[in-house]
Amino acid sequence: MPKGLNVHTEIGPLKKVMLHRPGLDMVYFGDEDFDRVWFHDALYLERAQEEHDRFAELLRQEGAEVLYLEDLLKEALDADPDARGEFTNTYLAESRLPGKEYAAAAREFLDSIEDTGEFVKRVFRGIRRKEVELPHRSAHTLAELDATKDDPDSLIDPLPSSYFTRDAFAVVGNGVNMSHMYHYNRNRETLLGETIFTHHPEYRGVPLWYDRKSSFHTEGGDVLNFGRHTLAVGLSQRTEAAAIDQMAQNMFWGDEECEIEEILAFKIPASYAFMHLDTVFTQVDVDKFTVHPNILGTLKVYRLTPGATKGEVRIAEIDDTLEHILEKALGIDSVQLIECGGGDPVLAAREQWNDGSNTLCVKPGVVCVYERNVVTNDLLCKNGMKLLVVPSAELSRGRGGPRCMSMPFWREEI
Ligand SMILES: NC(=[NH2+])NCCC[C@H](N)C(=O)O
Repeated sequence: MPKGLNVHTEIGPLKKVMLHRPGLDMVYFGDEDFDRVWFHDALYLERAQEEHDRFAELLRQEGAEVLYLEDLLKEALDADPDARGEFTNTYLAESRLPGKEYAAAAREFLDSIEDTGEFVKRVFRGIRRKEVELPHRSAHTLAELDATKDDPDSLIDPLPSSYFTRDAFAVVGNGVNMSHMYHYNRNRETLLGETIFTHHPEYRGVPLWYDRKSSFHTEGGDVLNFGRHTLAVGLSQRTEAAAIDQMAQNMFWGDEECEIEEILAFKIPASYAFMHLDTVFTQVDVDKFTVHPNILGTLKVYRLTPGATKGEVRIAEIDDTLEHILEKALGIDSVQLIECGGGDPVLAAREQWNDGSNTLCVKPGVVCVYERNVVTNDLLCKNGMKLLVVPSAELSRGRGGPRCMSMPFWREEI
């Protein structure tokens, strides 16, 4: 397998994919911390791991090599003597430590971990206050005294959403759209990706189409590869319009050669249930998509293309049906939309809540789905899809499905 990245579609045979197996990142927070760590349930970890292992196994059986985020980060940090120091500086700067003394204590703790693998596990897991030597009492800060929202036991919060490897960056063509996350606790996940694409021997130096330091937020769940030249991006709770403008500038007019010539911005309602474009809409075959019927009425689509002079981007609203827009974008005669929950509004809402429309296609017509979405799955079968069924009692509670839990690094062309 050649080095680097290659993803031009949502459905080309999957050859390499990055996952993160939930671990201790999932343990050290309670219900009062849900909003702060940005994970809204308490999982039964061992069961979640079994489910995740089954997911990985299904992908391997279909011929995909499974890479783990943890291993890639470790390899990146080991590849360059300066990498770990640089990484620690940014990680601490973004961990919302209340005061210099706490930062110093956390740094001492992290620096004392010799083994890079153990260090990486810590990065995901965070640090409890009682684990470090804290400064004397005069180091108390107003933030601590007024700690109405903060967990007094946590020094560095864990990264429980990191098993949604879809979000912190998105592979587009041979490059990467880094994300700037909607919620600050998830933004450190993008640092893991940036470290891989800066230092990892197989992935360093790939072109970056978006900067994690940009002021506008965007997440990988909103980015769908429709073809070598066409990208779909959700304009959603998680991706701002100005972020899509910057992507267009970078892809059409940036210094790095990018093959994207058209960006379709799909505006979906800004809500938690619909957070990304891939929660309402994923491609399952050359001419089939699964969609959440509730978005069909409200969907607005804009087309961004390069203008005639350097730096110019043309923008037009497309006034057409979703089917026609997709047919044109994919260059095919007809597209079929398979409705989540069979179109019944209540069943659609329930199955959508558990990611019934969030499928991962491993080759045309073969898709990974959550076991629990029985109505949608039945419909996909009736429409000729082969289903790879992932047990989902625990994993689904993080509010993301098979697509959210995976980041393709290499897909064959179709
Ligand atoms: N690509 C996705 N739909 N990811 C789901 C992410 C869910 C996660 N709890 C969050 O709110 O950020």
